[in-house]
Amino acid sequence: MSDVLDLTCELISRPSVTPDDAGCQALVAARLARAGFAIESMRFGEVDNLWATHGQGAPVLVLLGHTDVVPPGPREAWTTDPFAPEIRDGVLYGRGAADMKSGVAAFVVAAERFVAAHPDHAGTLALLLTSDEEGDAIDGVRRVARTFEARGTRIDWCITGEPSSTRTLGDLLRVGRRGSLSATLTVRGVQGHVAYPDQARNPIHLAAPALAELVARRWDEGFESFPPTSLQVSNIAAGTGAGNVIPGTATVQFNLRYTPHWDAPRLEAEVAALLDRHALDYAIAWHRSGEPFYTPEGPLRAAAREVLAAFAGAPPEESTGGGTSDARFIAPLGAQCIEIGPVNASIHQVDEHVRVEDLEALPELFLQLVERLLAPPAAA
Ligand SMILES: N[C@@H](CCC[C@H](NC(=O)CCC(=O)O)C(=O)O)C(=O)O
Ligand SMILES: [Zn+2]
Ligand SMILES: [Zn+2]
Repeated sequence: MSDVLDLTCELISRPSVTPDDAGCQALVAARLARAGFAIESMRFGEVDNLWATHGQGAPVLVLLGHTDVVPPGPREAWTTDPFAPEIRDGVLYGRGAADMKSGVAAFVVAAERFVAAHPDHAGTLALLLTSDEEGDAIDGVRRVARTFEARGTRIDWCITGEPSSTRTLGDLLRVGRRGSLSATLTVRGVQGHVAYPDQARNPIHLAAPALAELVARRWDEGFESFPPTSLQVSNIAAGTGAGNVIPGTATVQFNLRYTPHWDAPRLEAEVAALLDRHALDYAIAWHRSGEPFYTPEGPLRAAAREVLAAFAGAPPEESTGGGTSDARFIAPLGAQCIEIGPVNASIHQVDEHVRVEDLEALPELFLQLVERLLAPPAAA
């Protein structure tokens, strides 16, 4: 078994369902300490975060990842135990195989090889891992970034190892992410008998036209490579349990994915103005997941494009699509952020998997990128 395959299997066999790290970071920390990294464990609440650094000063290059995984769901839905990694026909199966224990293992192997080959490299190579990416994302990288800000820790470049490829390893380079803003809207009406609607106020009927306007709205036309801003309703709940009762309240959840044309306060104000126009009696609670971020052309993006093109045989698509990532907390520190990782087709699914061939290529891909940034030929 190769080093990266072995480490990925070790990580998968630790059932680190968010926010439980289940010993993954201790395993990584022990290896990196042996390789000469300085280790700092940052536990906030029930979340483990690991900050490991080698070298000093600028530029600071961070490899960012998470050790937590989403719950596997019913065991019987899986072909084999999600926490007992198994290889079948050249494919490694297990929860976290793609998202993102393979990325974490590849970071570790690449970092070990890099410092062994370039002990006096330029600047600082750092690994930042959290066990709170899949969950609330409060005591993970969000909190670590606040600590860095207070301490004056600078970050120049950040590579997130999230599964980003679509069909073949390296076919997509993430150069930013949309913002994410969630709302829980409670519309108040008056409960009553469905046969006497004049004595009630139906909150579902009151909310429906406002929701129709919200989802139909063209918020913008997109921005550079960002898809247009969109609003999706994810849940509508009302009802007393009886079919002949108009409920007193209706609760609606929705989420906005938005371009850099917007920020959370302006979106919140727009939504409130629309709800007010519909004269709704409502309460709304917002959750600001993260503002959009974007890395324009520069040394990091150029280096990544060249390395990926060599691996995939063609230049990667450069995209800001998909969900958000923990880089949303690192970008505001002034860092350039990109994301590279294995094929994401099975993430969060039953029988999550990664091709062993891709996994074994990943450390070399990260190593080449780190070498270009911290040990270019002239400085090597
Ligand atoms: N629950 C957290 C963070 C949610 C982050 C999540 N990210 C992904 O699903 C990544 C998928 C991809 O790579 O495209 C999301 O975007 O919802 C919170 O609410 O802060
Ligand atoms: Zn992930
Ligand atoms: Zn995920």
